[in-house]
Amino acid sequence: MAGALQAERVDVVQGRRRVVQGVSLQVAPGEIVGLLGPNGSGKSTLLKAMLGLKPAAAGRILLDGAPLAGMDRRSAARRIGYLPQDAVSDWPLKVRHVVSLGRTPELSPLRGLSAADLAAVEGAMALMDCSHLADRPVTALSGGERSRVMMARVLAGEPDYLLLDEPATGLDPHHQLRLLAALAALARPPQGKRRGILLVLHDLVLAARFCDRVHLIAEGRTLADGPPATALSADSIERAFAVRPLLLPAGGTIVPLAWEIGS
Ligand SMILES: Nc1ncnc2c1ncn2[C@@H]1O[C@H](COP(=O)(O)OP(=O)(O)OP(=O)(O)O)[C@@H](O)[C@H]1O
Repeated sequence: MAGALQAERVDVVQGRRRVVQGVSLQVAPGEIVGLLGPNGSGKSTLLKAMLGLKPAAAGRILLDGAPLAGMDRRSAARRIGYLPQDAVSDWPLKVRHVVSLGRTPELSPLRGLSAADLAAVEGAMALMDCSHLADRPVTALSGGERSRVMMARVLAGEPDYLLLDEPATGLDPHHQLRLLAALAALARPPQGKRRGILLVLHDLVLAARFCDRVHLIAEGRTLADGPPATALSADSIERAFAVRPLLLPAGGTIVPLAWEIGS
């Protein structure tokens, strides 16, 4: 499909195990797709396959209809931004420097930061609420602050597609909402380029509220794919996670209050 990043019937093998099996998934510009599933279900492995960081043992990855495998790594990296799970920087670099590294695929080795690079870096820091941290060493930040900096680094690259592995984990409720609202604005800006966002989330309520589609996997296989209202039914949640929602009637509707252990 032109204008999408797609996994087509993808298998990935880790050691001797097929940890992703026959998964087909796509994200198009303008969409936020949530990849959900229990621990060890293959979410991170699938993201890595969609970036070309892990080979697909079967199936293929297509970027705008062309196989990713045949593409130059640098141009693919320019188009697909990636936030790994537990992204960290071990060097005591200043926050602004770390975020500017997100422009790396745009920079030639001999060129400094252009006005456009600087604007992208400052814009990304503002979106992730880390402008006030710009001159601090990244190693001296709290866990949530560091996560926001690593997210800003991805945004600074202005990629067409963003693959984000648990970007909301470790953020306080304010910054979780701010992150998801920023992603929604990046996916569908009032004007300018639309972006496709695929993100791993463990928070079902955030997924239901912000994702256009949810792809639910368990043991490496697809359980559901569709709008949150159908993909996150109480039945599919129980099948995937073995929990049931505790429902609370509120203002004429019913909202999940908490989860209890299911079968
Ligand atoms: N390098 C590796 N070598 C062997 N097995 C691996 C490797 N990396 C991951 N696995 C296994 O592959 C399976 C899928 O792992 P993956 O990291 O994709 O899960 P996940 O859905 O992202 O989990 P989580 O929610 O805990 O982050 C797990 O059973 C894991 O133990």
